[in-house]
Amino acid sequence: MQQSSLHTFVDNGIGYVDSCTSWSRAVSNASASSIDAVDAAKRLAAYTAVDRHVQPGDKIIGIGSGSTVPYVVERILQQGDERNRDRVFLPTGFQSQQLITLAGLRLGDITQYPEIDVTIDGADEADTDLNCIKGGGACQLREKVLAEAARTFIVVADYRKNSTVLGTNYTSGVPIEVSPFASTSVLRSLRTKLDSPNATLRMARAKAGPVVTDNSNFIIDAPFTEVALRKPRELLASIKLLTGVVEVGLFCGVVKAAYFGNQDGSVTAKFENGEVVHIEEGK
Ligand SMILES: O=C(CO)[C@H](O)[C@H](O)COP(=O)(O)O
Repeated sequence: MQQSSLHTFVDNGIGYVDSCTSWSRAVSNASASSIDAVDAAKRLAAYTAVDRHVQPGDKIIGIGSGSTVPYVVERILQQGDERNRDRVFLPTGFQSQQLITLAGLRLGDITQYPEIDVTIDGADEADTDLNCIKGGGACQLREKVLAEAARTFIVVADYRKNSTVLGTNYTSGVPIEVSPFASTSVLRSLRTKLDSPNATLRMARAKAGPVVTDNSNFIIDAPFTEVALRKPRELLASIKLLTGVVEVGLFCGVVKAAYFGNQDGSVTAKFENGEVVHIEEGK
């Protein structure tokens, strides 16, 4: 499997699977694309995490969303048909579902499999304590459900996401999924009560109007001060209390380990106990 094919195939919107689209034909159609430094770092993080956390006994696997998780699926595919034949893969949204389907892996649903062995997902940023901002791709509701349902939840990302304090590198604000009916009142509360004066409704690019999530909701991006982001649990709780908020893109106390691919070919692994391990290239 050409590693770029999975990305190209899904990202270019040609990933819609109909009954006659065969995986091999789709892959051959997808043009090979060069892997730049950031993509190489994503692949490194994903491969390292899969090698360490997707074991033969892991049969129910949650697949996150975004541009790093295609490398997770690629690495799982490389474990071979024999290993993957009796596994079930749970998606965190339409893109994630496409990834699983296009890879020829068995799709499952959280209602059938409420207990997951391991979920691997990307992140927009992670701090020293493995608190994460997620929702850059507007999938945080289903992502958090599968993260919390997993025995082990692992984050994979490139070096740009590895921060000490949230908001350092990811400055678009905390993604907040809201009921469309309540979006104006949530915006007003964020701006006037929670000190996020620049909170904005996320507008779509290739569609008139706001982004609509897989759950038919809207997304508000709410920037907060460093002081607030140094206490992400408290911030999460205060946002969740606003009427009309569906889910907040702050993941606190749920990440077991995070793997960050670096530009020099190494990987930085951070663990929930505070340990940080530097994994040299090829180790
Ligand atoms: O939370 C997410 C989507 O809602 C993604 O996992 C997050 O945005 C990271 O994406 P990428 O791997 O493309 O950097």
